[in-house]
This record gives sequence, structure tokens and C-alpha cells, in this order.
Amino acid sequence: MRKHIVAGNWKMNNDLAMTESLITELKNQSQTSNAEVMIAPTFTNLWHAFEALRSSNVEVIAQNMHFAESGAYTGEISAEMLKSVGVQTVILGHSERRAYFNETDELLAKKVDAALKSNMRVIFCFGEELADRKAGNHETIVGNQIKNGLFHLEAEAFKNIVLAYEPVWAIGTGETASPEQAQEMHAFIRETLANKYGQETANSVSILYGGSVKPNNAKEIFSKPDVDGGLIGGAALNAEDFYTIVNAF
Ligand SMILES: O=C(CO)COP(=O)(O)O
Repeated sequence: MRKHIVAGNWKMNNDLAMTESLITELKNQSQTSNAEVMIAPTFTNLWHAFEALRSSNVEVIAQNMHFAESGAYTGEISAEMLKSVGVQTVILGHSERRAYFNETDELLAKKVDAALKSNMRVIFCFGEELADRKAGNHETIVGNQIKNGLFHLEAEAFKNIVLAYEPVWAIGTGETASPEQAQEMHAFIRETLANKYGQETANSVSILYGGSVKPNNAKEIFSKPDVDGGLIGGAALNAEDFYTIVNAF
């Protein structure tokens, strides 16, 4: 059975005080859920979040990392540094990293390797831009992002990979992919995996949808057979909204 996962990507939001109060609110909401629940605060708040959520069922994850183990990379954070503050899962390849920090497929493949080498789990993100969707190239773009970032791996590695389809045109815009568009793309992603690694591996990988998932649309999106969870931006900054989404499973 594939895992259901709902992960909140806080992006560059919430200082320490805001992190403390949002975590308190999350703990008030937090009950048993049918999905694994994760939050990704900024680097400076990871340790606090990890300590505060130690005995909860909320996993604290990171938004990014560097591929090197250590060295002269001013401003960067390594997998081992993340692990030393309790982080076991990292988001890689978010479209904002690709667009604003020039992260290429080649760089992301190195980051994926580094994370897996440190026994971390990766949430690997990809998605097409509006122009690609309008031109009907969305499957080609997404297929290439997956192949270039991940297809150097052995099937075994997919035990520690979660995929996240986030169409760029749906991120922070209030415009979601329709549940049908999400399902169609998720089925294509699973087929792409199956063609390379076989159906069993493809069926075992959780594929999350991200892009304006809100309390009022989560249930319908999550009801689709190939949508195994969500990567939530804006709505993850409010504990009640986030848990309404978590409880949509
Ligand atoms: O980018 C996202 C999660 O990583 C989605 O953000 P929004 O939910 O704010 O559209």
C-alpha cells in the first residue's frame, strides 16, 4: 500500500516566534490521521520544530540542501547537518528553487544522490509552466524532469523517494489543476516510472499534488486514485486549514 502524505511547505515564512505559535496550534489540532503529516520550516527553525514535535506524529522536514558533505559553500546546508538536527526528509527541486536559484536537472540529480547516500528520504518536485501546458507539452516537460533527475537511480532507491507534481501555474495563484488534470498527470508519471522500473516499483511510490490545495478542494483532489497526498504552501500556514487538508484522507 502506498503511503498517503500531506506535507506543509512553509517556504520563507515564519520567524522563531511565529514557528512556536504555529506548532502549538498544530499540536492542538493534531489527532490520528490517515496520512503521514510533515512540515518544512526554514533552516533556522528546524531544530526548534524538531524538539517541539518530538513526541508528535508530525515529521519535520527541510526545504532544500546542498549536495556536498561540507566545505567552502557559503550559505549552504548539507544532508548531515540536517540529520544532526533530526531531519530525515528533504524537499528537492521545488519550482521556486529551479526558477529563482537556477537549479537544473543535473544539479538536482547530485542533490538526490547526496540525500540518499545520507539515508534521507527525498520529496522530488517537478511541474510544467503555464506556457508548456498551453502548448500541450506538459507531459514531455514533466517526463524529462523525472528522467533527468531520477532515472540514473536503481529501482531500490525509490523506497526513499516521494514524487510531487506541482504545476507552476497553480502555485500560489489560487488556480488549482482540476482533479482530472491532476489524475491524468499522476497516471502519466506512474506509467513513466513503470516503463523504466516495472509496475511494482511504480505502484509503490507516493505521488503528491501541489498547487493551491485548500480546505475546500483537498477532498476532491485526494479522491483521485493516483493522487497519494499533497504538498501544501499557503494553506499550511494556518493550523486549522492544514489539518482540514490532512483530514481530507
Ligand atoms: O508550492 C507549493 C508547495 O510546495 C504550493 O503552494 P500553494 O499551496 O501556496 O499554491
